[in-house]
Amino acid sequence: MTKRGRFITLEGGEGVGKSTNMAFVVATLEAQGIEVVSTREPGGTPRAEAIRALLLDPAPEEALNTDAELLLMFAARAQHLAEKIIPALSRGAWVVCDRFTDATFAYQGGGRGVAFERIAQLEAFVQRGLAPDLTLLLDMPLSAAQSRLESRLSSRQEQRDRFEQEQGDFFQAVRRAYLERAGAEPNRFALINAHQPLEDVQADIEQELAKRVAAWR
Ligand SMILES: Nc1ncnc2c1ncn2[C@@H]1O[C@H](COP(=O)(O)OP(=O)(O)O)[C@@H](O)[C@H]1O
Ligand SMILES: Cc1cn([C@H]2C[C@H](O)[C@@H](COP(=O)(O)OP(=O)(O)O)O2)c(=O)[nH]c1=O
Repeated sequence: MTKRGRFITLEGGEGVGKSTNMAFVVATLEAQGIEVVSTREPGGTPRAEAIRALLLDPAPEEALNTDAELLLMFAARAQHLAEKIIPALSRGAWVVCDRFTDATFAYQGGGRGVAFERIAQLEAFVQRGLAPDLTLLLDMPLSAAQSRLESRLSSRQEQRDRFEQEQGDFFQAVRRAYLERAGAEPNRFALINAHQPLEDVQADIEQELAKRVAAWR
């Protein structure tokens, strides 16, 4: 693939404001005349969304095996890359994605305890070197993110999905794994303090985008 567009991902734990800030990132880029494809993982295409439903279903009658969960994440990703992300980047559009493979390292690696090397093998197999150009990691203390999530769940009367049913130490491990990855790849990651009023979070995101977009165009 000759990649021409840029690939931006948003990452972070539950309730840190990824969905809220996706729209802001897309609008900021579109205001500069950039064609943007906005998408999410797991999911992003009809078949990948069907895999997402399997992954998030709390189905009490059968646990989901850890390796099956990991492979389904990458199966959804393979479909999403082939049908949506790669075609968009190839024609020069920019792709903004709510979660990508850093979430697999954080949740399946940090949270579930799968060895990072095993995840890296699947990453190489499925992505063949394709990686985000910029990853905005929204980070905040767990307790504050949990209370945001509680109010979102109750206002939309949503059920907790299979991941949202996990306990605090799972999410601490997820957060730690994200922060480790950001520390190891400081050029790709922009660490955003998500524990601020929304306009301050967005000012920080805008600044990070401005720094890179000018250099890329
Ligand atoms: N900076 C912020 N300050 C206060 N509340 C926020 C902020 N950002 C998002 N929220 C609210 O917190 C909840 C979770 O945000 P959301 O974007 O759905 O998070 P995520 O997609 O990361 O789970 C939503 O109700 C949202 O309106
Ligand atoms: C992309 C991805 C998501 N996930 C999990 C994290 C989320 O709990 C769940 C669904 O993602 P998402 O809808 O982004 O969750 P939320 O908006 O509640 O933050 O899938 C993984 O465990 N591994 C992955 O590779």
